Amino acid sequence: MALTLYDKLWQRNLVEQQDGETPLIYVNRHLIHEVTSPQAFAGLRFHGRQLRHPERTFATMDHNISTRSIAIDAAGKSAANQLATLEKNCAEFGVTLFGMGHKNQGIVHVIGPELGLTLPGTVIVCGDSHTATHGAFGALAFGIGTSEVEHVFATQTLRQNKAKSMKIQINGKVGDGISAKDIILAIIGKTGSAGAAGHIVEYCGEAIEALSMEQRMTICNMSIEFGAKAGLVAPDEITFTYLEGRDYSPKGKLWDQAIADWKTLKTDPDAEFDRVLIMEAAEIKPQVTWGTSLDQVVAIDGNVPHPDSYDDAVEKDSCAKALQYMGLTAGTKISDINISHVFIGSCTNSRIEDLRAAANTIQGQQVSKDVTAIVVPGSYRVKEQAEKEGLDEIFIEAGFEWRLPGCSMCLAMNDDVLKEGERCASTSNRNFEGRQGRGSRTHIVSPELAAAAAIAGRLIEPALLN
Ligand SMILES: CC(C)[C@H](C(=O)O)[C@@H](O)C(=O)O
Ligand code: SF4
Repeated sequence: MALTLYDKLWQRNLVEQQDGETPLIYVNRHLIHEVTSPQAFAGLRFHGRQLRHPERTFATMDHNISTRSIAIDAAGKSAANQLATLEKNCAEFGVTLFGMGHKNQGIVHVIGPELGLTLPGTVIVCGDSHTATHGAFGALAFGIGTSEVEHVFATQTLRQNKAKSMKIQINGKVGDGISAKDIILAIIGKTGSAGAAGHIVEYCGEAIEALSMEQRMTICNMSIEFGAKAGLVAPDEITFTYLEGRDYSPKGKLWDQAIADWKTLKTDPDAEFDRVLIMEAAEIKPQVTWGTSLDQVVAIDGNVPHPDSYDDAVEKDSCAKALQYMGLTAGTKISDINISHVFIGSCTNSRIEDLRAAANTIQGQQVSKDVTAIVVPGSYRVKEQAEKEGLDEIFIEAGFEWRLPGCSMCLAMNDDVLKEGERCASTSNRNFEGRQGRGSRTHIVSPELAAAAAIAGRLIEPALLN
C-alpha cells in the first residue's frame, strides 16, 4: 500500500496498538521549558518515580526570562520562582538544562534544530503548541499537555490516536521578496483558522522544496495556528546539509546510515491524503494580519475589510469585534496603518536568516521617531552568529534595541509588554487579544515587513521603502 510520510513516521514509532485502546507511540526527544514542566515534575515526585530516559529530555529557559539581563530574577519574582524550580527539577532528575546565559540556551524550538536534537523520522514532543516547528525536518513533532509531559517523563511513550492527513502543495516559485511567513499566512488566510483541525499537514510542492530549513521551520511553526496537529516537510538534501556536524547529529558511520534511512522518509507517489489544498506561489503577496485571529489577514496592498463583506454571520461578527479591538476602520488601506512598536523575534522568525533579512531591509536607514523597535535573537547561538556578521551594529545604528534571547514580546510573559492601545508589527505567530500585553494590538508580518515598518512608522511593503 502507498504510504504518506506521516504513515511512515507513525509506523516506525508505534509501540503498541490494541483493539479498543489508544495506541502507544515512542518519544525520541522530549523538550521542556519552565512554564509547562513544574507540575509534571511534581507528579513524578509525588508518585516516587524517576525519568525513564533522562538522557532523552532537554530543558531550556525561554518564556519568562528577561531580555536585558541574565540574572534569574530580572523579570520579576514569579518568573524567578519558575526558573529556579526548573533548575532544581533538572538537577534532581538528571535532565540536561541550558540555563541562563548557557551557550545553548534559547527558545526551545530554535535550539532543538540548531543543536541537531531534531532529527528526521523521530517523534519529538514538548509541552508547547509550537513544537510543530520541528516537523520541518520530517519529524513527527507536536505539543502536549502537562499531564502528558509527566507520562513521557515516566515512560518515554505517549498515548496518541492517529490523526487524519492533509497535503498542502504550493506550486511554482514565489515572487521576489516573498518570505516563508507570507506563504504560511496566505495558507491560513485561505483555509481559515481551523482549516486543518485534527490533521497532520504535509507541505510540499516546488515553492516548499526551494525553502531553506529555517524557512521551512517558519511554515511548520504556524501549523498549529490553523488547527493542524503537526506540520511536516519531507527531508531532503537541504535537511541533511543543515544537520551535518551539529552537536547532537549522528557522526561517522551512524551519519551515513542515518542518511540512507532518512531518504526513505517521503510520501509514496500514489499515497492518498484525507484532504488536499493546492495553491500557486506566484499569487502570494506580502501578508499582514489586521485582526485578532491569524485568518484575519490580507496582502499589504489591501484594505481593512468591512464586516458586511462576510456572508457568514459568525465571521461578520468576529470582523466587527476585531476592528473594535484593533482600533481600525473598515476600508482603511493597510499601508496607512501607523505602528508604535516593532518586535523582531519569536520561534517563528528569530533565526539568523530572519535577522539577516531584517538587517538587509533597513541598511543605512533610521527607525521612525514614533517607533520603539526591538530585536530578540532566538538563541545565544543565533545572537553570537549575528554579532559575528555585524548585524547587531546595523540594528543598533538604525535605532533598534538589540536584546538577549528569549520568547520576549511574543507572549509578554516577561517584562517586554505593550501597553493598552500600542500597535506592534510583530514577526511572532499570534495576534490574539492581549497577546503582547493587555489591550495591545498586534499585526503579524514577516521580518522584512517588520523591519520596513520600523523605518516607515507604518505598515509598508519592504520593496517600497527606498
Ligand atoms: C506557554 C506555552 C504553553 C505556550 C504554548 O503552548 O504555545 C506558549 O509557548 C505560546 O506560544 O503561547
Ligand atoms: S516564542 Fe512565542 S510562540 Fe514560540 S514558544 Fe515562545 S511564547 Fe510560544
